[in-house]
Amino acid sequence: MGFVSNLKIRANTLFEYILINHRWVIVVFFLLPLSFIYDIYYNTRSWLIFKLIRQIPMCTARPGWQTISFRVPAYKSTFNKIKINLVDILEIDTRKQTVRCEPLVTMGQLTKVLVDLGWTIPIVPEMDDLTVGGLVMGTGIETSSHKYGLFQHICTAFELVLADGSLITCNKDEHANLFYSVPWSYGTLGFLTAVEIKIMPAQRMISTFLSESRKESENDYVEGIMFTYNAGVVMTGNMCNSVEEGKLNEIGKWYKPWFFKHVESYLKAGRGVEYIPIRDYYHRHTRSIFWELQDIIPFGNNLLFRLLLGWLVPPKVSFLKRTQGQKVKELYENNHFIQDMLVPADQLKNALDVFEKEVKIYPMWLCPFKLPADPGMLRPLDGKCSLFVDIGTYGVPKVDNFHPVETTRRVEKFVRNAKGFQMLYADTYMTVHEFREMFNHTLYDKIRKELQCTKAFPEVYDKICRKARI
Ligand SMILES: NC(=O)C1=CN([C@@H]2O[C@H](COP(=O)(O)OP(=O)(O)OC[C@H]3O[C@@H](n4cnc5c(N)ncnc54)[C@H](OP(=O)(O)O)[C@@H]3O)[C@@H](O)[C@H]2O)C=CC1
Ligand SMILES: CC(C)=CCC[C@@H](C)[C@H]1CC[C@@]2(C)C3=C(CC[C@]12C)[C@@]1(C)CC[C@H](O)C(C)(C)[C@@H]1CC3
Repeated sequence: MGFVSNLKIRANTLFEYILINHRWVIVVFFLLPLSFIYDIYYNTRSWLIFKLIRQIPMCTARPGWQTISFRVPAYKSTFNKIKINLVDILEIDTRKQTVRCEPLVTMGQLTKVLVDLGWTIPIVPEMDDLTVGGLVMGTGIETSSHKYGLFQHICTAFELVLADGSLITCNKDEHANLFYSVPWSYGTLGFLTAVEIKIMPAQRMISTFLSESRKESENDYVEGIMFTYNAGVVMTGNMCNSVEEGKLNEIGKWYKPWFFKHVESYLKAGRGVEYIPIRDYYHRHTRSIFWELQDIIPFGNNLLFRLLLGWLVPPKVSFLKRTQGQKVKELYENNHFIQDMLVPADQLKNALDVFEKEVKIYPMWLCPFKLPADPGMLRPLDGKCSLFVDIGTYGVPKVDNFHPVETTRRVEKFVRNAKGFQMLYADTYMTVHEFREMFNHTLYDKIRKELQCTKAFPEVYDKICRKARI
C-alpha cells in the first residue's frame, strides 16, 4: 500500500491510482530511462561543443539579410552564431557628455531619443537602420566628419566579450591597443556588448548654405553632390535655434521631393540658404536611399506618389534584400556599382577623373572627413592628421566597358596607390596581399595573437572578401 493512502487522497483514474499508490512504476519504467537519456543528451552536447564547436569560428547571429550591405555573408551558415540581442540605450550622462548603448541600437533610435532631450552625437551616419555595433566594427561617416573624424573617433570606450569569455572595457587609457584595434575589425577580436559615445548639445535646426565654396573650419556639416563631371552642389550647414522667416524647409515630410532632387534644383537656382529640422537633416538621404530608390520605384519622386504613399517610403533595406531573388541580384551584380572610396583630399581631382573614366555614375556623393593619426587599421600616409574625402558612387555605370570585377579592381588599385581606403560594406576584389597593403595590420595582428583569436574568429579579410559573401 502506498504511503499516500493514509492521506486519504482519492484516485480518479488508473494513472492517478498508480501515481499515488505505486509511484515506483512511473519512476522505474519512465523517469529512470528518461533521466538516463537526458544526461546522455546533455553530456554529448557538452562534449561536442567543447571538442568540435570550439574549433569552429564564431560570428554574431544577426541574419545576413538584415545587414546594411549589398550581400549576405556566406559564413553565417557555417560559423558558430552567437546571439547578441542587445538593443537598448543604457545611459545618457549629460555631465560626462556621453551615451552608453548596446550594439544593436540604430541611428534612427539614437537620434530620436537624444534630439528629444536636446542632445546629439557628433556624427550621425546616414540611414536610420545602421547599428552602433556595425558602425564601430566597420566604419561610419557623415557630413560632420571633416570636424570629428569617422564614427570610431567619437567613441570613448568599448565593452567586449573576448575569445576566452572574459569581459573587458577598453578606452584610450586602459587596454589602449585593443581600443584602437576594434574599428574595422569586423567582429574578429571579440563581441561588442556596449559602446560609449560622445554627445553634444543639439540645436533644433540646421541651416544649410548651398554654394560653390566651402570653409571647413567654420561649418558643422559639409557635403557635396556632383550631378555631372563638371557640375555639383556644395552644402555647408550649421546648427542654429532660430529660423529666418519663409526659409524653413521640412525636407523629411513625406510629400517633399527627394533630397538629392531638391539639391539638384540649386544647379539652376544658384546660391541659397534654408533651415532644416535637425532630424530631417540627419536622415535626409533615407527616404530615397541616397538615389538607389529611383531604380526600384522609378515614379517614387512623382508628386502624386509622394502625396499618396510617400509616408510609407522607404522600404526597409533588409526587406528589399530578403526579397530580391537571384535574377535581381545578378542584375545588380553585373550592371550596378556601389562603392565608397576614401581618398586623401589632394587626390580628389585624380579620383574624380578615374571615376568618370571607369563608371561615370552621377549623382556622386562627396563627404570630407578628418583622419586623426591614431594607431589601428587606418593610418594617414605621413603619420599626421589629414583631410580625406569619401567618394560615394551608387548606381548604373554609363560607360561601355564596365566589368564588375575588372573595373572595381582598377578603381581599388588607384585607391591603394593614392594611399586611400575602401569601405568594406561594399564588394571588394582585392587579394589578401593587396588588402594588407591598404590597411595597416601591425597592431591588429599583435592583438589577435595576444587575445588568442586565431581559432575563435576569422581574420577581417576572410569576412569581407568577395568569396565570403553571397
Ligand atoms: N554613412 C555610413 O557611414 C554608412 C555605413 N555603412 C556600412 O554599413 C555597415 C553597418 O551596417 P550594419 O547593418 O549596422 O552592421 P552589420 O550587421 O553589417 O555588421 C558589420 C560588421 O560588424 C560586426 N558586428 C556587428 N555587431 C557586432 C557585435 N556586437 N560584436 C562583434 N561584431 C559585431 C559584424 O560581425 P558579424 O559578421 O559577425 O555579424 C560585421 O562584420 C558598416 O560596415 C558601415 O561601414 C553603410 C551605409 C552608410
Ligand atoms: C558611406 C555611405 C554614405 C554609404 C551609403 C551606402 C548605401 C548607398 C548602400 C548601403 C547598402 C546598399 C548597398 C544596398 C542597396 C543600395 C545601396 C546601399 C543602400 C540595395 C538597396 C540596392 C538594391 C538591391 O537589390 C539590394 C536590396 C540588395 C541593396 C541592399 C543594400
